[in-house]
Amino acid sequence: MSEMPRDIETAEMTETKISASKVQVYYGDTHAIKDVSVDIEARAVTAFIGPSGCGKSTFLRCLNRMNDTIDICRVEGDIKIDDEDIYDPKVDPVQLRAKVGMVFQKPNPFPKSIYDNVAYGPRIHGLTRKKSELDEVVASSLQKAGLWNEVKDRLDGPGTGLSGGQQQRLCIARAIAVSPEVILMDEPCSALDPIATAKVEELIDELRANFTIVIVTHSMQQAARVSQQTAFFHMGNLVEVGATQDIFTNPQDKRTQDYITGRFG
Ligand SMILES: Nc1ncnc2c1ncn2[C@@H]1O[C@H](COP(=O)(O)OP(=O)(O)OP(=O)(O)O)[C@@H](O)[C@H]1O
Repeated sequence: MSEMPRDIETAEMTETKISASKVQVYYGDTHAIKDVSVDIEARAVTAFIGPSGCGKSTFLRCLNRMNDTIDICRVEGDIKIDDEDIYDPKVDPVQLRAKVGMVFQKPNPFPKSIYDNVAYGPRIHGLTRKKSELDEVVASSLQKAGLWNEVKDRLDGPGTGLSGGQQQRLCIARAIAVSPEVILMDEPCSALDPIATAKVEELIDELRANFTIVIVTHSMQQAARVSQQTAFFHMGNLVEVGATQDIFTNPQDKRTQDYITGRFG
C-alpha cells in the first residue's frame, strides 16, 4: 500500500508536459481557436475530439508551430513545453519540430529506401557520428515502431513499397528516430484498415511509456481505447477536458454529452 499523501501522489501522476494558455488562432479574419487553455500530461495519450471544423488540427499544429508555415495564420497566447515558451523568437522551429514530432493523416514516406526514411532526421540533425551508430538508431526506431521484423530484410527497398499500415508505422519510426519528447498525430489511422489501425493503436499504447502523445481523432471509440486524457472542441472552443473515462461516462457540458452520444458531428 502506498504511504504517499494523496495530493503528492496525484501531483506526481499528472506531470504537465505542455501548457497552453489563452491561445487564439486566426486564419485571416476567421477566428479558428478561441481562448484555449489546457495542460497536456507527460507520458500519456491526450485525444482531441470534436465535430469537423471545430479546430482540433489547428490547435494540434500550434504545438510544434506547424501553423507558422501557413501565411494567413496568426497564433496568439502562450504555449510552454517544460516551461519553455515555444513561440519565443529564440526558439528555432526546426529544432522544435525534432522535439515535437508529427505523424499525419495520410502516411507520407519520402521517396527513399526504408533505411533512408528513418535515417533522414538523425542525418540532418547530425545526431550520429558513424555508420554503425546510425544503423543502431534506424534498427531501434523500427523496433519501437513495431516494424523491424517486417522490414529487417528489405531495408534498402522503397518506403513507398510498404502497405499503408506499414508506411504509417515507418512514419512513426521516422519521427521516433530523432528522439522526440512529444509526438503529435493528426488522425493517424484514418487511411488505414481495421487491422492496421489496431496495430497502430497498440503501438501508441506502448509509446506512451516514453513519449507524450497528442492525437486528433474522429473516432470516439479510438479516443476511448488509446487515450488517458480527452479534450472536446466545439466551434473553436475547448469545451471540456479531463480523464478520458470521465469525459465519456460523465461529461459536464451538454455539448460534450450530445457529441459523444452521437447527436451531432
Ligand atoms: N489553411 C487554412 N486556411 C484557412 N482556414 C483554415 C485553414 N485550416 C483550417 N481552417 C479553418 O479553421 C477552422 C478549424 O479547422 P481545423 O481543420 O482545425 O478543424 P478540425 O476540427 O481539425 O476539422 P476536421 O475534423 O474536419 O479535420 C475551420 O473553420 C477551417 O475551415
